[in-house]
Amino acid sequence: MKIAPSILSADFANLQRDIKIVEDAGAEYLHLDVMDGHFVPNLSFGVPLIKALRPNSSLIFDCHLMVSRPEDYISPLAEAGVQIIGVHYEATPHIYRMVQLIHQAGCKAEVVLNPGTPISVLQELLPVVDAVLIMTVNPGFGGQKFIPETLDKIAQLATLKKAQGLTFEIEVDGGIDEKTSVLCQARGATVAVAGSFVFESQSPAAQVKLLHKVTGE
Ligand SMILES: O=C(CO)[C@H](O)[C@H](O)COP(=O)(O)O
Ligand SMILES: [Fe+2]
Repeated sequence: MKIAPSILSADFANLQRDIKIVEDAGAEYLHLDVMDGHFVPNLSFGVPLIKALRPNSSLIFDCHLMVSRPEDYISPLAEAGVQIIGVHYEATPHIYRMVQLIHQAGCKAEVVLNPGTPISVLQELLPVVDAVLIMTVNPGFGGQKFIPETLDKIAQLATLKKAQGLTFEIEVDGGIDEKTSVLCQARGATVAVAGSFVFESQSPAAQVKLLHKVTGE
């Protein structure tokens, strides 16, 4: 699997250092959780921070928007150098338009589903998205326990992907560790987001390498 460390659990006073550690350890993406304190009951960081981090890393910046007005963030994120923008299905009545706006901004479009939202809502979107992010915890906070019922959703999505001959990435986010990543991969997930498992450890580099090892890359 591709590994996407989430800086939500990194040392905010030493972000540049922590990002370099996971980049040197072979991570493919950097997962950026933007929260507005409205769509989710927590605040994190926004575009200015992402813009400041961009020149110091070659990682693919993958932004997970947990905000109530995602349309306001798409152009600023693209201008800040983010390559993948993820919008929650639950955050907008106009998810198809969000995908179009993301593509018009020159980025890859990812649709994100909360644990309680079924895969069936993606039917019309699957041919046009570059990635689907399945939340494996409720969004808003790092360090939560993986919800096992989400495994079946990953399998359902992977079945649709195969049946339709599509190539979008299947990302999983929340409670990912050396065990849950393997369970998700077995159902068809291709990208593992991991925050606390990577950064709340003695060696974030060793954790990235361990996730690659157990998921066969
Ligand atoms: O989107 C998120 C929270 O809403 C984070 O990406 C996710 O929770 C990562 O943290 P952890 O790996 O510690 O669960
Ligand atoms: Fe996230």
